[in-house]
Amino acid sequence: MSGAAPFGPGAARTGAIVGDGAAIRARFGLGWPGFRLDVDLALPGRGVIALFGHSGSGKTTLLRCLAGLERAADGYLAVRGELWQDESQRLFVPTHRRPLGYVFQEASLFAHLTVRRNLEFGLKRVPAASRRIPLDQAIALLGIEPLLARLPGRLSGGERQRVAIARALATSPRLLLMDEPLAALDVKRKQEILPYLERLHAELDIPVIYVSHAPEEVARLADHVVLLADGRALAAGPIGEVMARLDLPFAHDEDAFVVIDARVAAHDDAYALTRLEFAGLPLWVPGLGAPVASRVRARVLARDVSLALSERHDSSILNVLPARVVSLDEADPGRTLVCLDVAGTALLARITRRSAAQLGIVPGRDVYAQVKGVALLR
Ligand SMILES: Nc1ncnc2c1ncn2[C@@H]1O[C@H](COP(=O)(O)OP(=O)(O)OP(=O)(O)O)[C@@H](O)[C@H]1O
Repeated sequence: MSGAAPFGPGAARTGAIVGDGAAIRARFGLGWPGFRLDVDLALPGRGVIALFGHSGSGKTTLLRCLAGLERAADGYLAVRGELWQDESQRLFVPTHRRPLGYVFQEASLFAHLTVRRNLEFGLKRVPAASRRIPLDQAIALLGIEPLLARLPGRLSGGERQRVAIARALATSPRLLLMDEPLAALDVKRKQEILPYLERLHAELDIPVIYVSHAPEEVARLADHVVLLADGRALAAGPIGEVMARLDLPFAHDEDAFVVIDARVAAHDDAYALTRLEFAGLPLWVPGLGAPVASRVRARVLARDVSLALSERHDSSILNVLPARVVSLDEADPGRTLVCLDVAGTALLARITRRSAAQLGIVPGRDVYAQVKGVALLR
């Protein structure tokens, strides 16, 4: 996160283990007239890390620094123990020698080569010994077997993007950078491609840095969020925590939500319901096909959570969770935004200011959160 502890003495060269060997450490300062990127990040070395922020906040510039396409004069970058840049030692691994995949908004495939040839072309620069993801696995993961003989001109936008992602994966990157890979697609194509991205997440141990300004994509895919504004990291952390912070813009969005990682605990076939569990608490959702013990991700909108002082048993609301009020935001004259702690998981509730006053909602108060709706994301 921004402002993380300084790096230790960087005596290591490329390939040497630096730091804890599991994380990504990135520090870049660079600018142009009117813009300066200044970040110092400690990111997890696995899962999907979303770079989120308004247009012009510096997301692409940060991605380009990670790729080595921009060189910050004081830059430092270690990816899971491998040093890619350390200007204190004048160390800078050029882009073509970094084991990374880069997927852009629009797939740049060679128009005169079939999909298979495009994939094979991407592999040329990777020595056989470094190929950890067989081409066939990349093809299967993205479901592009039926497209292999086609020319890119005969693919839909979503198919082209799947080919571009498979091409990046087949190079066995140690880091996958994705710059708004779904931005050029319409809603239907986006929906088609998201499950493939989720599969990558579930099946490959490659950290993905994913630029997006679509909260729904971030909610579905990201484990960790870095919120950028004016070239600085305003916040960074697990998605469940960052989305619930009242000092950040997310929580003030009309569609503000939190993300809860849960586990399928049981199915109630008689009522077509499924009981999820998170932090030892039950969360009932409409019956799911997912097997017991599988992991799911749920989204709860702030406006779908109301508060009560007692555990009501005369209500139709299925999910009533014991919670403690952490903080309030009363900037809106009519509505109060409440951040709650539910057994260690953050939840947001948006209630009227009148209700907040009548119930005496103050930080530290024990309440019951009535959750009217839960959407499953994966
Ligand atoms: N090579 C460059 N020379 C000068 N200014 C640049 C250069 N590249 C980017 N900028 C400026 O730096 C700022 C950050 O750009 P960047 O593309 O990183 O933002 P972003 O958050 O990715 O935006 P978007 O969501 O619109 O893609 C912008 O003001 C942009 O105009």
